[in-house]
Amino acid sequence: MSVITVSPPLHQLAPVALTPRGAAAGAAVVVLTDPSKVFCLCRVLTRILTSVQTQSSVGSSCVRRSLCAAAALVSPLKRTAALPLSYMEPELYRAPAAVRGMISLDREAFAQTVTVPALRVPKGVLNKVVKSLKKSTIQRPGVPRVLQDKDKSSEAEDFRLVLLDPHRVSSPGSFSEAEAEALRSFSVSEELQRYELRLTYDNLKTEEVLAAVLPEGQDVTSAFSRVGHIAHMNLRDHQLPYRNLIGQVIMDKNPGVTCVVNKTNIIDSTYRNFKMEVLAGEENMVAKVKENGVTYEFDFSRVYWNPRLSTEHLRVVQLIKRGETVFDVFAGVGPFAVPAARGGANVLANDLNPESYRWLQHNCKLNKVESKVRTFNLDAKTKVHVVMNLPALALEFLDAFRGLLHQDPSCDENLPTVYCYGFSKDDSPEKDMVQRASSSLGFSLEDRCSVHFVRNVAPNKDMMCVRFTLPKEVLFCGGQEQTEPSEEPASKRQKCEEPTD
Ligand SMILES: C[S@@+](CC[C@H](N)C(=O)[O-])C[C@H]1O[C@@H](n2cnc3c(N)ncnc32)[C@H](O)[C@@H]1O
Repeated sequence: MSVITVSPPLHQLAPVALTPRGAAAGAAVVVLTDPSKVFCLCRVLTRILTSVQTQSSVGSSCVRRSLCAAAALVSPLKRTAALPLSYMEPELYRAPAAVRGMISLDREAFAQTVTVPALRVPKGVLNKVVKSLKKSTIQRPGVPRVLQDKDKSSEAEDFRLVLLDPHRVSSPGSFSEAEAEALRSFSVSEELQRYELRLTYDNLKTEEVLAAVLPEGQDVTSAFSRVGHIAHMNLRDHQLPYRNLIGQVIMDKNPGVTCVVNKTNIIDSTYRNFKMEVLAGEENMVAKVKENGVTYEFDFSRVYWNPRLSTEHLRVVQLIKRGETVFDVFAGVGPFAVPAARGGANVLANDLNPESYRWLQHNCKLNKVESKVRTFNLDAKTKVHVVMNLPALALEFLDAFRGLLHQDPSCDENLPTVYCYGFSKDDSPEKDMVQRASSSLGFSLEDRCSVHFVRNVAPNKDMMCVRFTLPKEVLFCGGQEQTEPSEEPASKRQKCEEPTD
């Protein structure tokens, strides 16, 4: 029977190790009588080491030493360990400490030499070995997995070094059964070599560079939205002193990004565009993007564009059939209007922002749909004026208005379909949307609409779309089924009016 005795029990090691006074961890003693369990145990210890390193740097070195010692006791039992456990140091890829606090990017300062494990593999079986070990070979941006042996002997010519991931392989015992079996079948020695690897700025990932530079323990989120050649960030206050460096790193690590911008204030509440600051790269804000196969161009600093809405644009456009008519009253630069027209719809597209209007027209031309889209630069909530300058006959035309807004059409066939978007912070956003739309229309949409979740824009804040056929009672002013005017508490109304991307 297999017996594993661990003192303290393994599941208690991590919490103990995380106490600031790491000494509390004491020694980890591992007594093992079944060699087949060694491999699992090594894995567990590696994970604990990583967790110790990630979650607490205070007092963890003593804990780490204890655990290393425990793992070192374990690993030789299976196969001969050629490398000390220090290869499992999770901080192996950490940039040199001197870069902490750097404001202006000095790429040279990130260079360092680290020792990684490697296997000497005969050239003849190289490809097969690399394939069999793909989970254990080194995975670093810009670092080759296979290298020439630095040894100048004539025999060395017949071998190559396969670099291994030091976080996975610390001794021959770290190989899985399948990997070990593959090595045996190709007659490759499991003995590990030490390889001195020169790591530079180019071999580090964005988060690794930023974690090394920004004050320890602070969030280094490097998320951005991509709009053509522009990377659009939303930096936190603590990141602002490093903003130019962050911009430069984002540009270096993301091919095709030639400009990095940061939102500098809250979104403009009418035109929904942001003021932004260029952090790195060119000042060119005119972006060219492709969304669902359609190309758009626009000045990103002066119009609204959100790459996260591509699925929603596609969803709605797919509901519109050839020959149907679309009124896109808040059209922006055309992500509903242009593809709808390309699909054969007749489109009337409007936007209040003169810049959006200009790019909307540009995009219609760019996509050769200018004859299918009539564009307007109006306030969507405009009052309608009908001018009838035909003095000889105009008065006789007035009968056209009779019953226009009172006639009750016999069928609902030609009533418009409305897609109305809203933000909701309610526990039941679907219900909230129906209530607010009903209240605004003065007509209950209960059981007469569908509500679609578009995306989560902030914790506890969803973007929703309510879709309904405009009731004839509303359109034709019958008003039989009026709802009470909204008496929602002011706080609830306000919640949904906050500007959000
Ligand atoms: C959230 S954006 C949506 C743009 C586009 N439909 C899209 O999906 O990307 C809303 C648009 O409404 C426009 N807008 C704001 N108030 C308006 C109004 N009163 N009349 C017409 N357009 C308006 C803004 O300029 C902006 O382009």
